[in-house]
Parts: sequence; C-alpha cells; structure tokens
Amino acid sequence: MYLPSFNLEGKLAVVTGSTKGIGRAIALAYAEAGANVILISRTETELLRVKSEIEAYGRKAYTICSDVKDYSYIIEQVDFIIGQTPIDIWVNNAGMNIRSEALDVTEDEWDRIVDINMKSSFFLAQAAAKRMKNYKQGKIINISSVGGHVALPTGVVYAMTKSALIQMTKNLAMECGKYGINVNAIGPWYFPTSLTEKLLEDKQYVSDILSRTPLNRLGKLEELAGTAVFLGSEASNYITGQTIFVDGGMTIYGF
Ligand SMILES: NC(=O)C1=CN([C@@H]2O[C@H](COP(=O)(O)OP(=O)(O)OC[C@H]3O[C@@H](n4cnc5c(N)ncnc54)[C@H](OP(=O)(O)O)[C@@H]3O)[C@@H](O)[C@H]2O)C=CC1
Ligand SMILES: C[C@H](O)[C@@H]1OC(=O)[C@H](O)[C@@H]1O
Repeated sequence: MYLPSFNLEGKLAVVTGSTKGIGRAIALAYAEAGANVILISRTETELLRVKSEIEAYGRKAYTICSDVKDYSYIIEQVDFIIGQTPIDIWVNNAGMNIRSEALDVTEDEWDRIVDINMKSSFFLAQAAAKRMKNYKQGKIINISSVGGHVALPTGVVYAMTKSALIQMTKNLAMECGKYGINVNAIGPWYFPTSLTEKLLEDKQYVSDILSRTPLNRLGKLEELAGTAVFLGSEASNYITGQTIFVDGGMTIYGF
C-alpha cells in the first residue's frame, strides 16, 4: 500500500478559534474528512452556528465557549467531553494581533498578544500531549505565520510569538516523538479573514503582498485547511517538528 490514509474517519479533533476564518475552515475540513470536532471560541452564537455546520456532515460537534487564555478551564471542559476517549488532533489556531511600530509597543499590548498567541498555545499543547501520551499517538498542529519567519510590517510582538510557535513545534516534536506524537506547524501568508479584513481593504497593501507572492494571489481558506487535514492524517505520520508555509511562494522569493 503506497497511499496512506488522508481519511479522519472517527477521529476527534480540537480546534481553538474555530468559529471564523482559518479555524472554522480547518474544523469544517476535518468534519468533511470524517472527524468529530471540539470547537472553541469566545462567542456562543457563533459556536452553535459552526456546530450545526459540522453536524450537517453527519459528525459530532462539541462547543467550549472560552478565551484560550483560560486554558485550565478549556482543558477541564475537554476532559469532560472526551471522558476515556483519545484526542487525535489538537490545533492551536486562535491568535490575535495589535499592529504597532516596535517603538510604540506598550506592556499591555505585549502581555495581551503573548498571552494568547504564545502562553495559551504552549499550555494547551502541553495538556494535549499529556493526554495523547496515554494513547501513544496524536497530532498537534500550531498555526504560526510567515510573519514568524520573515519580517513583516504587522508588529514585532506578533512576529515574536509566531516565531516562538515555530521553535515550540520543534522542541515539542523532539520531546514527544517517543510518545508517538507528531507536532507540526502551518505558516500562512495572507488569507482573507476578519483578522486581515482591514489590511486587505488597502489596495496598495494588497499590491505589495502580491508583488512578493510568486503565485500572485492571496490564499484560499480551503487551500490552508487541506494542509491541516494532511498534518492531521496518517499521511503525515513520519513528519514532525516541521513548519509548512502555505504562502504562494512568498518565503522563497528573494527578489
Ligand atoms: N488570516 C491570515 O492572513 C493569517 C492568520 N494567521 C493566524 O491564523 C490564526 C487564525 O487567524 P484568522 O482566522 O485570520 O483569525 P480570525 O480573527 O478571522 O478568527 C479568529 C478565530 O479565533 C477566535 N478567537 C480569537 N481570539 C480568541 C481567544 N482569545 N480565545 C478563543 N478564541 C479566540 C475567534 O472567535 P471569537 O472572537 O468569537 O473568540 C475566531 O473564531 C491566528 O493564529 C493568526 O495569527 C497567520 C497568518 C496569516
Ligand atoms: C501574515 C500575517 O500573519 C498577517 O499579518 C497580520 O497582521 C495579521 O495578523 C496576519 O496574521
């Protein structure tokens, strides 16, 4: 057999920040590939909307209405939902940005971005790994950014947190490989979501983005979700510690 399974039939995935944008696309792609999904975000109505979308695929969906910075509460809720069943895939997707010049960054901005993008992602990944270890298998996927690999004008603190996720992915992969856990990251370039809506309304900014993008277009959410399905499936069982940049070629374009 040379075609490993991309099928997620019967698997359970947890996706943080899964009611909009990239997280919702990943959650729906997982459901389409056969997985049941635990959705996490701060807005109950949006959680219930995406829950219905997942159930329309004939899959089970569970909701946890919480900020990822309340990661202890989230883990309690996940444990209540899963009981004695495994978590197969954990996607640390929730993230935020406060875009300011390095010389203007305040401590409050630092704390808010670092808490969500880095601290919550680490402790949620740690909790996922502790549970996956008991089943000697699991896939942890961290959503970084090309902004964690090259310098972008979208904020140094955000960039630092996204770069930290790339390194966290490598260290967790190194330590958790013996438990059969794969840890990888995805580094998106620009995708049209509510996080980037304002930026992408600026025609000059979009032109600047495209001038650095060999495929000369923004990404489509389904193109990113496909990478998440691959990394959540058996097809990626021998891949760990890697960051896959879904970027239209931007990170290799050294013009
Ligand atoms: N869009 C892009 O071009 C790129 C995005 N990324 C990264 O991808 C990830 C998703 O981004 P994107 O889809 O654009 O973002 P959106 O803002 O469009 O969606 C974010 C999702 O996460 C939820 N969320 C936001 N903050 C929190 C929080 N503190 N706790 C729990 N849930 C939260 C939101 O729901 P609610 O507000 O109701 O909680 C929503 O479901 C982020 O980590 C971002 O850094 C990386 C590179 C490019
Ligand atoms: C590509 C970047 O990550 C992009 O820049 C921003 O300011 C947004 O936060 C996106 O994540």
